[in-house]
Amino acid sequence: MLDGWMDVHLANSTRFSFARIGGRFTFFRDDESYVKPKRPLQFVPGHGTHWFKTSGTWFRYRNVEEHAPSPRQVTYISCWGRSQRPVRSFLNTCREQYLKDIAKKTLVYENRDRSWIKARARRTRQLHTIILDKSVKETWLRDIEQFLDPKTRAQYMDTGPPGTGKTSATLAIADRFGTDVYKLNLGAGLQSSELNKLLDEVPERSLLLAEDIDAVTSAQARTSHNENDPSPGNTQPAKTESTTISLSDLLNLMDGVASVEGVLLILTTNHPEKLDAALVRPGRIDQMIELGLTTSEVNHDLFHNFYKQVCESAAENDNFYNVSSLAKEFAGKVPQNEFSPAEVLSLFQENMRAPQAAVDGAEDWMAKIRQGRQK
Ligand SMILES: Nc1ncnc2c1ncn2[C@@H]1O[C@H](COP(=O)(O)OP(=O)(O)OP(=O)(O)O)[C@@H](O)[C@H]1O
Repeated sequence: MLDGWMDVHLANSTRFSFARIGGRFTFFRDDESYVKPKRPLQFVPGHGTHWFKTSGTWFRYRNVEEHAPSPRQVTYISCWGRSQRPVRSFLNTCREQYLKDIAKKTLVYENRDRSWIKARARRTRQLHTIILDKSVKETWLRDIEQFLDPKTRAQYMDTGPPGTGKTSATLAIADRFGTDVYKLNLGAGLQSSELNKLLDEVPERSLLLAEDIDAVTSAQARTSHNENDPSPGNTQPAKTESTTISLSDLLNLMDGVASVEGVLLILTTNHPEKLDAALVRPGRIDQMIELGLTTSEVNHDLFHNFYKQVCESAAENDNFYNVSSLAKEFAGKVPQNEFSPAEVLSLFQENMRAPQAAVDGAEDWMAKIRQGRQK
């Protein structure tokens, strides 16, 4: 919150600052088309002490690294005089600014060092931009609407190959219900004893997301395999995975979340066939949602959604593209259940403002993807 204000108001006027590559892509436009996206440089105040004046008061801003009890970045803010009032009023201004800035963003928290930290504020993803088969979307939405009732709880499992929208759909749901996302990273040394603490700290009406949960079961399977495998080739230490969480920890987590009202748990996996039956039994998972490869309907809708605006603005300039008939032609060319939405979108991104070229290039694009898979 304070850093946000400083980045905007102070970074360009301090004697020294840090430059970082901005988090957001900016499209620079040349005469004809959009050129490759570039990230802008962002400046933030450097370490040390900076003075600045706002609303008639001089403030001292000190940004230091402290090493005890653990390494962290600490910011001190103070002003001349005996009253705290200017500092409090300044902090309120920063907070108002911050709330305004995040109004159109979804906050994503991640677990690090035994606690949740705000990892990023992502631009909201709206549900209508997630293209799914209508039947899947309707069933899912109807069910998830119940989550609006603060007394309910729900646990979903999104399954599907990479690039079918599991993560994006979760962010869109968070936007739909105005919740923050708590993304639980199950790997990287997370200890089972930390899970309960993390769960306790998830506020009501939040979305808890755990991705790629098949890794948990397979990690455990690997561990037991190693323990029981006396073959000379088995050089893996049997307990390597014991620092990460186990299947029973995951089941405890799910049962724990089930007892917290108003927390929506979404698990994702690319390999539903690898999941332990205990994970997906009724009562633990309320609904399995399959986000599969594209159907004809999805290919059509992806095209329509992507090129609708381009076609409309082309029509204003007397170039006529009929988006509906191009979308139909495209859907007719692409076989069902072979490509992921992310793969289809990669073709459109290569032909950003050229819907006809996307239709004409569909065969070459399919051949390229198929070739890539064979490697
Ligand atoms: N059904 C969809 N509708 C619209 N966009 C989609 C859809 N599926 C994927 N995308 C786009 O494709 C990209 C990858 O999607 P996403 O990360 O959500 O997939 P995923 O299933 O979570 O993949 P992974 O299993 O690799 O994590 C994103 O830019 C997303 O916007």
